[in-house]
Amino acid sequence: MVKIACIGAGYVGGPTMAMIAYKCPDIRVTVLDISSSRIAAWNSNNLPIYEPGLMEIVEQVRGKNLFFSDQVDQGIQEADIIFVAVNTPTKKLGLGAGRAADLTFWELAARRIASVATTPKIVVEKSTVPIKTAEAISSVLHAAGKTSFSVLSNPEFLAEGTAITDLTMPDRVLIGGTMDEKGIKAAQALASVYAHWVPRERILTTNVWSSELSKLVANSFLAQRVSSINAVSAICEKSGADVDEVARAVGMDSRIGPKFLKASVGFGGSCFQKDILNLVYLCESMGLADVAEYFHWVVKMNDLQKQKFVERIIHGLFNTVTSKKIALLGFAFKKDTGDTRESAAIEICRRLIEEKAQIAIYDPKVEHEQIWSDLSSVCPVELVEIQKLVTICSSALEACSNAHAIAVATEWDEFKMIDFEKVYETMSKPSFIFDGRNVLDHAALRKIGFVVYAIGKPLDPMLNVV
Ligand SMILES: NC(=O)C1=CN([C@@H]2O[C@H](COP(=O)(O)OP(=O)(O)OC[C@H]3O[C@@H](n4cnc5c(N)ncnc54)[C@H](O)[C@@H]3O)[C@@H](O)[C@H]2O)C=CC1
Ligand SMILES: O=C(O)[C@H]1O[C@H](OP(=O)(O)OP(=O)(O)OC[C@H]2O[C@@H](n3ccc(=O)[nH]c3=O)[C@H](O)[C@@H]2O)[C@H](O)[C@@H](O)[C@@H]1O
Repeated sequence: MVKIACIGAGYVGGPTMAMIAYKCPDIRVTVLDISSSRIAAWNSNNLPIYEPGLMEIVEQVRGKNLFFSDQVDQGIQEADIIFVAVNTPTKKLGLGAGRAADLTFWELAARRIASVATTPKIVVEKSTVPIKTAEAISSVLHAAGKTSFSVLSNPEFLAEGTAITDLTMPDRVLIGGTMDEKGIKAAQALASVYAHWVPRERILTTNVWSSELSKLVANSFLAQRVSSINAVSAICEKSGADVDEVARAVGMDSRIGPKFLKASVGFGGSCFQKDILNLVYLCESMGLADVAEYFHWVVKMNDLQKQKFVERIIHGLFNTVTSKKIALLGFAFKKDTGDTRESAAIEICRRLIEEKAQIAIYDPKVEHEQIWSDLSSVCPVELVEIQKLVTICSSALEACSNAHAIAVATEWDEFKMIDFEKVYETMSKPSFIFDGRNVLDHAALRKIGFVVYAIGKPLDPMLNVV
């Protein structure tokens, strides 16, 4: 029986390994993590991440051919193929701070493999890493005498909220390896795992560097589309055009396509910004300053989009939000996840806290502790001070009642079902809605009496002052 281990039981390691175990009953899969509490959660009925459909799959295979363990060394020793899906955040300090990827966790994992493995392994780079990481890891392994080990790049393209569908029917599986006999054999072994359910023509093999670069480029292109449509939303607001109509008309061109053209308060998530900055750093270190600047604008546009949204709220509420109650609907970076990493909601709150607004937050999936931790990390005041201004509510109605304004930061479907007539009765007048996701029925809201701001849509007269 082939044995697979995965170092890193996070948003990627957990779901990808669950899918491999589910689709390959003949393979034994063990997911490893240094965090014992995370492993305990994976072994419980309260998984550490929320992902639609994940629990159902885990329940079918956990204890049969899927195992979660904090015994990292033992897991490494037993496996034939070792995926590494540890976090690779943006460096906070030192050379390349604010741009380069922090590869500390990756290198620690690789060194652990080098020191405890006793039989040949195929090491699979699942985390998103800069080009040449596989080469560096090979050097670490070879220096430890592990010359028979192979290192492959196999970036992950799943999106949170749709991970199970993405893993079940991936657009492609990308495997990068060295073009020598050992590399080709390793790539074939990994391809045969995916071939249990992915059509062969969707399994691409490339050289290692193309594979590593493709992941950064894919995320940069996706984010670039969001920043492009957000840039267009600013033109729409000035001109009276409607961004959804423009996106539809443009997206019907088969060369452009309709996806990733939804204007928003700004993209979030743990990877878009991180991976673009990583690409920017790579370009700069290669002396490609102009290429770096080109990609950097994708992130700068996104920062501006978040700022513009908050400023709309402040200007709309007659240039002061001090002591006004603002209901913030949604805290996750997108719907169907409890993940808040780089969520636009965090920046919105930071600015509103600075203005001393009273914020009432509601999100159906984000843990309260996570919200407090996110706000503490961006506000330069003690948590008790933040808690004087922010409350976390257990329903949208509770958050909205008696508010001066409602701001939508995440496109949760349940927000479309809110009884806005009932909400309106309780709110201060004029009552404002700032729809940062364009998910609400704006015509119906205006009929009730709301002053509505929607991204990239013609402005209500009361808001058309800036
Ligand atoms: N979150 C996502 O949707 C996607 C993430 N990626 C990439 O996948 C990688 C992982 O991302 P996430 O799963 O979101 O991260 P995460 O932070 O959710 O999980 C990483 C896990 O690795 C563990 N870990 C770190 N060092 C370790 C070590 N030496 N030994 C054992 N465990 C260790 C941590 O405790 C943590 O549980 C990143 O490079 C990311 O860019 C790629 C595609 C999608
Ligand atoms: O490397 C990663 O981590 C992953 O990053 C993204 O996945 P994810 O961040 O989970 O979610 P997306 O659906 O891409 O959304 C990212 C952000 O862009 C926003 N977005 C997306 C699409 C759109 O049209 N408009 C828009 O504002 C979303 O609301 C969200 O805040 C990519 O879609 C995945 O392919 C990739 O594997």
